[in-house]
Amino acid sequence: MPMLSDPSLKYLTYPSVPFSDGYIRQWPNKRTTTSPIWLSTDLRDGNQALVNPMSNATKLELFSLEIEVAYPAAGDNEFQFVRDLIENNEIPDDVAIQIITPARPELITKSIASMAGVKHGIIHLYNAVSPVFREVVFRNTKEQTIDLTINAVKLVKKLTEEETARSGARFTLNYCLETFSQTEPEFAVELGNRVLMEWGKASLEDKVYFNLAATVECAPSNHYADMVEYFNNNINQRSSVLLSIHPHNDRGTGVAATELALLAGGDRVEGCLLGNGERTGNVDLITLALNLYSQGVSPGLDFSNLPEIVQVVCRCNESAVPVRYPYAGTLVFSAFAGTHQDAIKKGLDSQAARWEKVDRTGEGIKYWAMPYIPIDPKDIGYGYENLIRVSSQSGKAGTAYVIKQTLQLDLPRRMQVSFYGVVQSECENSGKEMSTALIINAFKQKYCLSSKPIGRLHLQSLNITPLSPLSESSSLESDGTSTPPEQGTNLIRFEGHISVDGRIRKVMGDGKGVLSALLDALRSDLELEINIGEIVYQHLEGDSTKAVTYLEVSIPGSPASKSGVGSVWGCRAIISGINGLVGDRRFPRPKMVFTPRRDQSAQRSEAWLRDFTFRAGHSVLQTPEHERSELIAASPI
Ligand SMILES: CC(=O)SCCNC(=O)CCNC(=O)[C@H](O)C(C)(C)COP(=O)(O)OP(=O)(O)OC[C@H]1O[C@@H](n2cnc3c(N)ncnc32)[C@H](O)[C@@H]1OP(=O)(O)O
Ligand SMILES: CC(C)C(=O)C(=O)O
Repeated sequence: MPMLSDPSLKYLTYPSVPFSDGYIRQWPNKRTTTSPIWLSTDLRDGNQALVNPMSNATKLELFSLEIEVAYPAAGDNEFQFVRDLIENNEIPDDVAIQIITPARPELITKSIASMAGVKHGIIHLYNAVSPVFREVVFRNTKEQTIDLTINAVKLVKKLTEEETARSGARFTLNYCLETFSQTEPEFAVELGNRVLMEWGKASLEDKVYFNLAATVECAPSNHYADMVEYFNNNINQRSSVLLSIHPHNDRGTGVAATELALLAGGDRVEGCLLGNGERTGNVDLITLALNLYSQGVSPGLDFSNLPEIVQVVCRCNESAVPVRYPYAGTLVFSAFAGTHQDAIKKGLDSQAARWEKVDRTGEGIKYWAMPYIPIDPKDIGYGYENLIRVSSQSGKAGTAYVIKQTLQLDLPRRMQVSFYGVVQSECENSGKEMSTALIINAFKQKYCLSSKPIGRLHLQSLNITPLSPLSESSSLESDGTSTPPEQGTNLIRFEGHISVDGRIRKVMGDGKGVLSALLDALRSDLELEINIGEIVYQHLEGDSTKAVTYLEVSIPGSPASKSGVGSVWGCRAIISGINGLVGDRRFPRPKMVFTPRRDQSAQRSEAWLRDFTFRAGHSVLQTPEHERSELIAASPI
């Protein structure tokens, strides 16, 4: 049958809550500033909904997290589970276990028998009270419903008092108005007041709990909040009463309903981890707790190891968590979309600066303010490694983030744009995400970052000799990763071996600065005329002596340029950029002459390669040949 054009002919709307005229609802103006009392019903409401209910051993695995433990009248296993908990002293002193029973005398008797010897037990007594249940399931009038309830409360009172006399056990009554949210509000209050009267001993220290169940979620969350506020306002002895909220998720708004119901007077929440439970499940305690946490309210529950908790819960429930599930899904802390990634990358950078300032000055707090990421994944056991995942929907910022996270390289904007083009076309061709490993590999390929030759040119070794004393601010470290001596102030000699299309060339050149000297060597020995554009130096994090150079190279007369990246005072960056130029057919291939034009330079290079002497100012750093070669070879950038 198709959907109806007028569904009002089939589905009745929810009734209004009878607040008096002019009544101003309190809950919309409130804020939750403390955590509720939590009752996990995974072992009962969660368990009763499983295709294969848990074995007692599995229940025990979850028990460390739980407290509503069973429906003891359901069968021997359930009964025995409660007995085992009590007899084997599995229940910590500060934990009250709750069991549930329907309002049927023989089942109440069996259920309370299961609790013999408990320290603190909560008897959860339930019967459905809404019109449709009264009429269809019980065929009871309102009065008969009250009688059924009161008789059950009487029996619970009698049996628990007998057990208290026997063992000293303490009992709390949790009376559940099953289907409360579909019940006439005045009738719910009347029933609640009759229960209070019958129990007769509710006090500030020993409260009676009322479970206001949204057994089936049938209306918007504001209606449930109104229902709870009405009950909260009208139930007698409010200070001796605790309101327990038990929402289900049929409309997909169980979390919202709970949050509003807490504003409306709820004190306690009954739910399941990851929202297991009948049909669409009970409200999810993890989402609720972490929603509170994200507002700066401690939930009193520790989910620092959420991935592990998710694994245990899924194993015990034989279920899986959707990838988009709040907090617990595998994709909830990942951004694929370019503009999201850009915002997250900027957010991380600006937050790092803000937090560093707090550390430095001792002023302010390290608050979390991150575009698209409501809580710090690290607080609940995740890292940042999956924050950004790259697909054809990603942009330059996302790719740059992956490079920075993995290689510590903070690419200049123009290089981000240029490398992003590589990633974008790769993703579009494959139609798939590009993993970090693939991105790094593509980056190394594009910029020839390898100790082995990738491009047509490869810097095999080099020797730098200052021909005039170095200025104060310049330094030459033996591994060549420091910032190059200031361009234009020092006369430098560059001598090195460059493999060109697999053949080793010895080159030598002089210039004011290392890069100028290398350009001179390329010009004079390889007939390769190169211009350098924008240059950016970056010290690598955690090691101020290590620097990397980004630069742009072009062929004189051609407007197009290529980016290069590398260390060794920028020499590798020049070779990296040149490989981009000479390897790309769109550019005119520069003329390369492979015969050294200066024979003496070859002899000098051989001599330098023998003793590898670095002269920096007046100090002489001598590095054995094999160590120096290793240093350069081990530094792919
Ligand atoms: C909303 C909830 O989640 S409530 C919890 C639900 N959980 C479960 O049902 C799991 C455990 N249940 C069981 O193992 C079984 O249902 C048992 C052992 C408790 C009872 O089994 P049975 O005696 O065969 O009864 P059955 O399961 O068919 O229940 C239907 C009967 O219970 C009555 N009933 C249902 N709820 C209640 C209640 N809260 N109080 C009193 N009677 C109730 C029904 O009216 C019906 O009575 P009828 O047979 O006179 O028409
Ligand atoms: C019986 C109550 C507690 C229940 O599980 C529900 O209403 O969903």
